[in-house]
Amino acid sequence: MSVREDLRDALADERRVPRPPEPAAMVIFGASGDLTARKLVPALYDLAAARRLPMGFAVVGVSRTKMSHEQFRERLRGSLERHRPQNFSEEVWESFSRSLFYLPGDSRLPETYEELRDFLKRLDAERGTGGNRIFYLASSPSLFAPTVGRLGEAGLSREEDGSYVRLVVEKPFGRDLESARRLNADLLRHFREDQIYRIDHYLGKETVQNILALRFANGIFEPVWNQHYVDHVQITVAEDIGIEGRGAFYEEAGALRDIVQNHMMQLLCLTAMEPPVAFDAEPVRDEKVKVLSAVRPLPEERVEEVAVRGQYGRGWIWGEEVAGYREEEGVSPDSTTETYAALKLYIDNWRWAGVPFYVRTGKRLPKKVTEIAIRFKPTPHTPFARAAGAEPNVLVIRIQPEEGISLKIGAKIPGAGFEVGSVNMDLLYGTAFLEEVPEAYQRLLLDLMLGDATLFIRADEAEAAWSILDPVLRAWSEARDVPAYPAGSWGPEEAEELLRRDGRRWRRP
Ligand SMILES: NC(=O)C1=CN([C@@H]2O[C@H](COP(=O)(O)OP(=O)(O)OC[C@H]3O[C@@H](n4cnc5c(N)ncnc54)[C@H](OP(=O)(O)O)[C@@H]3O)[C@@H](O)[C@H]2O)C=CC1
Ligand SMILES: O=C1O[C@H](COP(=O)(O)O)[C@@H](O)[C@H](O)[C@H]1O
Repeated sequence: MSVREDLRDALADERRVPRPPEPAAMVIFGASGDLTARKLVPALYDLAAARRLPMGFAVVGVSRTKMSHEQFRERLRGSLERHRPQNFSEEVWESFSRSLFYLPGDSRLPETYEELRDFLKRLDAERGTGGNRIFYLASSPSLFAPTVGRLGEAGLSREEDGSYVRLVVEKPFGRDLESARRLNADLLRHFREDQIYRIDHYLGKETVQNILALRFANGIFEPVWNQHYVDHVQITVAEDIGIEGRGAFYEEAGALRDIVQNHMMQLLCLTAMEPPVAFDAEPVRDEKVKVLSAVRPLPEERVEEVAVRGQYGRGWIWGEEVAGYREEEGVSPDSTTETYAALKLYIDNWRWAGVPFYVRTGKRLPKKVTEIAIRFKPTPHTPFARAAGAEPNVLVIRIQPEEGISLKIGAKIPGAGFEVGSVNMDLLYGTAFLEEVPEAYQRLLLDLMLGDATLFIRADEAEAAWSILDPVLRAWSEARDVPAYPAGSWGPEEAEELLRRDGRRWRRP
């Protein structure tokens, strides 16, 4: 191999393996909670196993439960062993666990922050965390603003001597446009926008990022990715699980707030946006905001024409009988919270004029599947007979499971005569590359430490997503009846009708 080739390969490797993050202390508010144990600490552990954490790194957990550092570590070890026994290594844990610390405290009280400030200073001196701080809001959303207020008052949001301070905000980001605006204003009182990382774990999924690669790293899709060729788009986030013991949370949220406002709006943006000039935070987020701003406002007084909701009743999933939503723990017996939502959206811009985007999500549907299906227009004329069930081209981007891409094309059915049927060309993402696919939180936490906000939500983006849904939220808050659907079905009959009116039907993924 020539020196020139050696150099080329070394540069390519450098681009693929990002630079290591700077030393830092990550403070997690809500450290005794579910998210910390199931997602955040396992993701940090995976980064440690992959040697992606800096030498001077520490986690400081904060919540009210009284625990010592050692008890905190034992609790997290138990969770790692329980949830991912195959990934657990005693050696990695031994060194990683030494970077875990715990500080009992109420995040509403100023004294918690005095103790925290002193503790962080000690970590800088003893563990080499370098004065860099990440504050992760993983407690209940009602504590987001008060916690940020206290951080600001304690001077902990201020950056000193070339060090950074970053703030991570979990979902849900508000519960409507007004509360999201208020929350943004509360955060921006103490942190600059470029210090704030609003998280949506869908953006950490490799297959979600792959939407951009598919669209903008291939020349063949872009020319047909518009209203000249696309008949309509269907985005589905279906779950077979119910609310998994989160009744109190879900009663306040519902499908629209829990999934549509964040994950589905992100999928919509990545599918519909214009090519960004660079894969950097501002250009990517500018393009997403343009899509959200171009979504035609939904008419509050005629919401039923464009939006359908539903609530699951008793039914069968994978051969097992399951309870209805109103029978779940923490749910009111006359609850009107939606566990299913479907919308018809238009993006009024040059590329998408007149193309409907149908989006749907639901709990207790027949299977877990997230996909984006681009349905192309039929050919203007066909000289062949079409077999029953033959369809125009459909490009399906499968986000999960069986991650990959499938293109439905017309092909001659073997034999005498000339009849055309539909066949699928499938690419399975998992078999195409040898690399292990990182968990969404692993990717996002690494980007956060590297200061790359491309896969995080900007303030105006969160508000633009809420402003699309606000009319539906208002209309649904007044309606008394929610159409029921049996668990294990594809949702209420009204959702079928939404597409039937347009001469279309939902896919059965
Ligand atoms: N769990 C998940 O899979 C996901 C969660 N999220 C979001 O993450 C956040 C946390 O969710 P989750 O972990 O499930 O919630 P939990 O109810 O499991 O945890 C809440 C945490 O907040 C702490 N807490 C509550 N009040 C205070 C207080 N006054 N001061 C300090 N700590 C307090 C609790 O600890 P203590 O009682 O000891 O004080 C606990 O550690 C929420 O915003 C949620 O929407 C987002 C995506 C997925
Ligand atoms: O944010 C949430 O997402 C999960 C679904 O995430 P996925 O990665 O499993 O697709 C959903 O179950 C939960 O209700 C919601 O809060």
